[in-house]
Amino acid sequence: MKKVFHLGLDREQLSGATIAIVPGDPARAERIAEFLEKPKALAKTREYHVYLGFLKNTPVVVCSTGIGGPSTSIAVEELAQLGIQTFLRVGTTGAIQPGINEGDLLVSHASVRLDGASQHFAPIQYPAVADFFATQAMVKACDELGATYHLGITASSDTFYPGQERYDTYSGYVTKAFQGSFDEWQKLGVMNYEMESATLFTMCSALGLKAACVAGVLVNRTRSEIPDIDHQKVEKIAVQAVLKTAENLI
Ligand SMILES: O=P(O)(O)O[C@H]1O[C@H](CO)[C@@H](O)[C@H]1O
Ligand SMILES: O=c1cc[nH]c(=O)[nH]1
Repeated sequence: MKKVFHLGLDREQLSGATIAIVPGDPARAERIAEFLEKPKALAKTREYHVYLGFLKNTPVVVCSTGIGGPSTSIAVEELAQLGIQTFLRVGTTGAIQPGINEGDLLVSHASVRLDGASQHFAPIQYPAVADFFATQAMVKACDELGATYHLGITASSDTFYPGQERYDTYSGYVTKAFQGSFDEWQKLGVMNYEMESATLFTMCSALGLKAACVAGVLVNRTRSEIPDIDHQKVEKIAVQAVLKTAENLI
């Protein structure tokens, strides 16, 4: 088989893996791979750092997606061509409900489609929903870890600033379409903002693939805009949860 366009890999190099762990951050991909048995770097191209390792003797891929829907969609399309059927995103996030604390885990069962890429896979009326069974395995993993977690809806935005109604200190401006959106999502019970799950959920369900998403809370925006917590500590809990999820699915 020919190599896929961006990842530059062929099917044989994935050793029959059907599960991929997909963080946004390439450096996180490397840290996740260190928890696998016999980890091996397969590719480092643009934002895509790809590793292969084993969990319970089963091959598992780790591939960073970069930030946002467009780059995520390329990673998912190409990994699917290489045989991956289940995508487990592990990210970081900003909470918007006062009852959620820094360091908590958020499992998204659905996402508000504030992205553009998902509309290239299904019209906007189509829901961005996670796979039920993969999400169940993720919830079980959080329980097994004894982690504090919340299950709910995530707002998934193409942009970190206007789409998440962040008034940056440079322009201080958020376009009218997003003014008041933070309050509205909060009133509608949305847990948090991140930037990939809407694309991931929509395209996976449209293409007959499975996806789930867990994120560690870096900041609660009802109290602060700037994280005041050890990022690595938050990441570690989320990574443990996604690794356990993969084990639960094997
Ligand atoms: O930590 P990752 O997985 O990159 O996730 C979150 O962090 C980035 C923004 O800082 C966005 O990608 C967002 O979804
Ligand atoms: O507020 C946040 C924090 C992390 N990632 C996001 O996309 N938003």
